[in-house]
Order: sequence, then C-alpha cells, then structure tokens
Amino acid sequence: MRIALFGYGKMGQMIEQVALKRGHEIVAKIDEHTPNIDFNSMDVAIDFSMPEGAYSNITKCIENNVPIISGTTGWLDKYKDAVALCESKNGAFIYASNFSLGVNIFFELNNYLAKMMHNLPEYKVSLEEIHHTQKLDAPSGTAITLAEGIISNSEYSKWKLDDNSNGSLPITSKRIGKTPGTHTVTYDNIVDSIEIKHTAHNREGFALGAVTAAEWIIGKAGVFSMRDVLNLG
Ligand SMILES: NC(=O)C1=CN([C@@H]2O[C@H](COP(=O)(O)OP(=O)(O)OC[C@H]3O[C@@H](n4cnc5c(N)ncnc54)[C@H](OP(=O)(O)O)[C@@H]3O)[C@@H](O)[C@H]2O)C=CC1
Ligand SMILES: O=C(O)C1=N[C@H](C(=O)O)C[C@H](O)C1
Repeated sequence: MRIALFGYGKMGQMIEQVALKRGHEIVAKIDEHTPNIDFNSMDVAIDFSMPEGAYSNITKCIENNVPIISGTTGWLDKYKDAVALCESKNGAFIYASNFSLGVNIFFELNNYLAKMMHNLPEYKVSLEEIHHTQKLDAPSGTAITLAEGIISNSEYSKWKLDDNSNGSLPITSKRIGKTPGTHTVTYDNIVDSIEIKHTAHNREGFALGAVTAAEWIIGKAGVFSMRDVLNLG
C-alpha cells in the first residue's frame, strides 16, 4: 500500500516504522509547508499533525478521492463538516481519538461500567489523563471520548476541565515528562472506590492501530470508526 503521512513528528515517525515492517511504502511526508501534493501517488493518507492543520489535510484528501485516517486531536469542532464533506463526495474517512487496541477495549469497558453505575449516585465519577509535556491540547481526545461514553450512559450532560462544580463531569489533565498517555476513570464513594486505568507504554499501539485502519479502509466508502475496524460490535 502506498501511504502518505500528513505530519512526520513523533507519531508520523512511529507509523513509518510500523508501516514499513508490514510491507507498505511511504510515498510522501507532508507538513504545513509542503507546496504541491501529488494525490495520485498515494493509496491512503494518515494524518497525525496539529489541531490547526488537521481539518484542511482531511478535506484535501477527501476532495482528491484519497481515503484518510486521522488521529489528530483538538480539531473536533469541525468533525461534522468533515463527515458531511465525506458523505457528499462518497469518500472514506476514519477519525479516532485513540487508535490503540487496548484503549478501544477500554472505551467499551468504560461504557459498560457507566451503565452499571447509572443508578448509584453515591459514587462520584471523575477522569484523569496524563501526557508528555509537548502535548498541545487538553483534555486529551481520549479523555473526551471517555467522558462522552460516561455522559451517554449517565445523568451528566457535560464535562469540564479542572472543575469539580456540581453537574459536570470533572476531567483533570496532567503533563509529566515523556508520558505516552495514561487515562483513569474513578468512581469514588465514602466506603470504597472503583478505578479503571489504561497505560500506554509507548506509541507503537497507536501507530499499529492507525496502519491497521489504513489497510482496512481501502476499497470502502463512508465514515467509519475504530469500532468498525476492530469489529467491536
Ligand atoms: N489518535 C491517536 O491514537 C493518537 C493521536 N495523537 C495526536 O496526534 C497528533 C500528533 O501527535 P505527535 O506526533 O505526538 O505530535 P508532533 O508534534 O510530534 O508531530 C506533529 C507534526 O505535524 C507537523 N505539522 C504541523 N502542522 C501540520 C500540517 N498542517 N500538516 C501536516 N503536518 C503538520 C509538525 O511539523 P512542525 O513541527 O514543523 O510544525 C510535526 O512534525 C496530536 O494531535 C496528538 O494528540 C497522538 C498519539 C496517538
Ligand atoms: O498527544 C498524544 O501523545 C496523544 N494524544 C491522543 C489523545 O489526545 O488522546 C492519544 C494518546 O493518548 C496520545
């Protein structure tokens, strides 16, 4: 498969390693200064860039009939526009806040736990995410997906960053050293606590998930998620 990388930072480089090991070819490494992009040279594009560039990268790929996998976080105010464009052009697009298999299982576990806790108001739920100090956005995209999972299975209607006031689901973001990504969901009661946690040990799981999604999307049209790729039901 001929893969173009939009963004060749920490994730772009890890994806290159994983893609080459799986027998793919990297035909372009594109950043915000790349002048002319040859969309005919690629079978699929993978975008791990920056919040301000992601939407434009995604729309360019859709306009040029290139399937696009995006893992960039922090641009989701435009997600619905990207979906509408993809549908109108009969394109192929996957966004995931986290491409790792482990986190996608963790998302399912989080939804299941939220359903079980629904009628137990004595437990207060909170979220914590820890990432490396270079991360630009907070809370992490993964924490937002976890919060949305809890909200759709509980009485909460919104999440808030670093705010414990009643009525909103609190998310705490910490930036520590080179932490690849740690997410914890806690249900706290006076008598006990329930905690579920996912710890990424490195970036390989994210990269493998993104390359797997790129392999999966070839020949398909539509807007998909990692639930579709991993067949999680
Ligand atoms: N969904 C998932 O599973 C994961 C998502 N992420 C997300 O992926 C994104 C990238 O993370 P990471 O690789 O760690 O970040 P880096 O900062 O290491 O890399 C980002 C790269 O994108 C380049 N870039 C900036 N603007 C554009 C643009 N418009 N088009 C193409 N490239 C551009 C930057 O170049 P320059 O430095 O020259 O500006 C840089 O090389 C983040 O949003 C992060 O949250 C990260 C890990 C997993
Ligand atoms: O910026 C990162 O590094 C990561 N970003 C994603 C997010 O915002 O959730 C996924 C992963 O946690 C690493």
